[in-house]
Amino acid sequence: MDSLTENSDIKEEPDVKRMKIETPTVGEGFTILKAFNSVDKKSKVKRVLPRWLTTPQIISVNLQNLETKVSDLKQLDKSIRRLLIANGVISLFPVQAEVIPWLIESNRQSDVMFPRDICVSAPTGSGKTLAFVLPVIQILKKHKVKKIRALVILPTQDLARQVFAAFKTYSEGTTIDICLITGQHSFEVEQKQIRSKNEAFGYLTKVDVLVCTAGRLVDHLKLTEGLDLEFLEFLIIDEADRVLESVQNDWLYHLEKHISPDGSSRTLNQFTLQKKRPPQKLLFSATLSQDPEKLQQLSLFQPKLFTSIVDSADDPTVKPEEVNSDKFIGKYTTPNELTERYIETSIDLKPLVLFKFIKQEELRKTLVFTHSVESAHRLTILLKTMFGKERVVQEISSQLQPKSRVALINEFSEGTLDILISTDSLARGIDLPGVQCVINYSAPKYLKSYIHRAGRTARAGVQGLAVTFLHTSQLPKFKSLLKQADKHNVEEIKISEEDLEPLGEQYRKSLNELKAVVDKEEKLDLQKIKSAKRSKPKFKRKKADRVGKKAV
Ligand SMILES: Nc1ncnc2c1ncn2[C@@H]1O[C@H](COP(=O)(O)OP(=O)(O)OP(=O)(O)O)[C@@H](O)[C@H]1O
Repeated sequence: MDSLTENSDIKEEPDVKRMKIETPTVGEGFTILKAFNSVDKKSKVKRVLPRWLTTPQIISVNLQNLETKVSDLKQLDKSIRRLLIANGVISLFPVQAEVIPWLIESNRQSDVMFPRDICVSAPTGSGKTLAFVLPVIQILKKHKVKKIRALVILPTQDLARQVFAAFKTYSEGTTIDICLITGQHSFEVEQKQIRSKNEAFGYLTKVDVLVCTAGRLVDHLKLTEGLDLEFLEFLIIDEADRVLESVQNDWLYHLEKHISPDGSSRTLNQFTLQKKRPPQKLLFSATLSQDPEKLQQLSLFQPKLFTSIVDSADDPTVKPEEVNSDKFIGKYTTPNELTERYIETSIDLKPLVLFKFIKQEELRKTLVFTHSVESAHRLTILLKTMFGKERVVQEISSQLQPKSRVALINEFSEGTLDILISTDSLARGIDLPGVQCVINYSAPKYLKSYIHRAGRTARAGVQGLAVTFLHTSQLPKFKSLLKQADKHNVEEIKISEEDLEPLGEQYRKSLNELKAVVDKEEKLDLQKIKSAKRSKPKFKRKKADRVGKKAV
């Protein structure tokens, strides 16, 4: 569970209650062995972490001086290198330079030993997607027979679509087929995309890579006859901490049951060694849980951790064993290019302060996060009224149809939309190019939400600004939140009441307009409820008739 103290289980002392214990009275000359006095002795209990967690492969967060040129990375096939360059990727980002060769090499040796599972924790926008897309494509290219060999699980439809697009781009010129199953199409359509039925051979798989959301995957695991995961080589979980938190349809249980009905992939022994190798698990996130208990549910095989560290001087000669694990266990890193600020404001003036801030900073591509759909809706109406034609403002939430969400995301990415007001549904993983500023209009409750929201800007080595709006009472909590990420110097941007004074009249008018719109919407909603109620008695009568007949 996310919480302000979400990492406390990793490094904090246990909650030893201060108990006052009477010293037993004994005759002189006797020493009491292990006399218990918890008031005096409160020893620190330091958790012993498994070695793989304390000796990670360290990933630099420096996206400015890139050392690995795509053209020099001989482990990658020429065709993929060509595609990268054609798509503007000239050098590899650090996470790619570390993970791609390692995965390719571990696969090369997979006949001799099962490849190790990996956990990758690197900042938002640091290029984690290509770190798994490219090696998976390269490794799967060799197969002639169509089988599902890679399963990629993501927390949302939008993210699944994005990863699907990356697989499509980099599988160009190969025979690899990729399928997206998120519930955006009907169940039958998705079933037909996954497999076909042949009179002579039964079900035949039509795809190599299945990109899906956890919930939709379970539906298919339960209902799609012929969905065959026997040949799975990769199980990739992107935004892994989020996916693992999701209990959606008990996805992990169903998946494990499907991959190995007898549970044999859980442990490695003589019996399992004779069997096909279990899929290699690749976990990615900017806020990956490094809590062994949480990761244990995945039964990782000899896992290896790739992680960035906080406060790193980015010294390439630094050895993993020399880095204090406090620098990465339970810590999340953010991009070097991210500038963070906060603005203190009263609740009443918050929308006006937002308006003023956007104007004074001449912000365009700006993403504003609110805590609820309703708040996003009202803020959108208000800003639309205040900005008029000066800025194009729109709202987005998980309540919209996928098509409308796609359209809004595209418009914002292309720059035809200036301000997009969103709930947390857009906080994770979504790659919106060139977001100038992220505004936490509602303060995020958890460090993870803060990191992911802020991470929609300052991506791929480009500068970005994240500003959090706070009421005075929220300030201490926000500062302690930032402390968890070793952020001690986030500065304030001051907007004084004098600055706001000239906008007062316009603000009052806009608030009145907002009230009129909201009243109108509420009336419409009420009418809808009333007409729904009016049509209800028909059903009731029918039911009553039935009951009556039954009684007779
Ligand atoms: N080597 C590279 N050179 C230039 N751009 C790159 C490179 N690798 C990735 N990118 C671009 O960087 C952006 C961020 O990449 P990506 O979405 O994979 O980040 P991420 O680490 O998965 O972020 P998040 O944690 O927010 O999901 C994308 O637009 C991607 O196309």
